[in-house]
Amino acid sequence: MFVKKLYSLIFIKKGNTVLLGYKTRGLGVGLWNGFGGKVEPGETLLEGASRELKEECNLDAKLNHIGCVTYINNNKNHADVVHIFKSSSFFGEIVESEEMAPIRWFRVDNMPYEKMWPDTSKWLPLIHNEDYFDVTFNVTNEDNRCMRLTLYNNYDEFVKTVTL
Ligand SMILES: Nc1nc2c([nH]c(=O)n2[C@H]2C[C@H](O)[C@@H](COP(=O)(O)OP(=O)(O)OP(=O)(O)O)O2)c(=O)[nH]1
Repeated sequence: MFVKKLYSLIFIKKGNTVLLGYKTRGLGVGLWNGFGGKVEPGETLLEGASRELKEECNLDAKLNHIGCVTYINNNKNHADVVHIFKSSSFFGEIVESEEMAPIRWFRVDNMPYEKMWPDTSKWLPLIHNEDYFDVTFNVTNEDNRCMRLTLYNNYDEFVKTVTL
């Protein structure tokens, strides 16, 4: 059986900067990333994303679901499916958390890609466009990671495909 694990990942934007946190524990420890985590049973993707954003940096935001990045591992019959949200409309005071500290604004042209998850540089720039994106990596062979990218200009088509 093929098992999918769902995650949210949120990027808050202000002008030409993006808010990132430094992960202090668990998956991706020691890397900069947006905020997010596992979608819990009974939660919608949006509810999970809003909860993680609040837990990890104390912000509330009007979130737009704009992308989906899937990491398929055929050897383990497993896929991590990471749903990407963005927002330029956020409220509250940024507060560091046990899981994300420090938290910093990074200029769009100076993102710390070498200290982020591998492959992030291939899709993160897409958050600045108006299209919706669906990216799949096959991570079965670490030395042969291939990528398939589909862009949508229609939200309904995008969301239907990525939530199948
Ligand atoms: N699993 C996985 N997550 C990834 C990848 N790339 C990437 O940016 N992420 C993101 C998705 C999530 O926002 C985050 C991992 O979630 P997490 O393990 O911290 O989830 P959580 O907060 O629910 O965890 P915890 O409280 O139980 O420790 O990293 C990847 O390749 N695999």
